[in-house]
Amino acid sequence: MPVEPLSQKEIEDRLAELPGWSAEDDRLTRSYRLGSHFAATAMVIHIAQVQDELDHHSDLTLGYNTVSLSVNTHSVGGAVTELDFELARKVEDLAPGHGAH
Ligand SMILES: C[C@H](O)[C@H](O)[C@H]1CNC2=NC(N)=NC(=O)C2=N1
Repeated sequence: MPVEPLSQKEIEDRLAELPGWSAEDDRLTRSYRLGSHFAATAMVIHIAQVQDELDHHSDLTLGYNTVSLSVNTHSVGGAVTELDFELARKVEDLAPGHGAH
């Protein structure tokens, strides 16, 4: 089934399951804080691995002690789809192992 943009209501319903994530300007975003720059770097590598597995890629920013993601789906013209939530869910699941919050 082709991926389609989600409605505002569908986005809000899914965001309720993902504390810390928000939707702004047709993008799903979240920033994480980590214990060190090295820990943040390791999390970026882990996210990159997951993104390649999913073949879905966020704009992924490494800060001093922070990792920030911003994602939408290019193939539908830059809207939020199930693919963005699938990536967000997987990042949420790996975050605790990096001590990210
Ligand atoms: C060919 C490849 O499947 C596409 O270019 C993928 C790769 N990663 C992607 N990432 C995102 N965020 N949106 C896309 O539409 C997308 N498309």
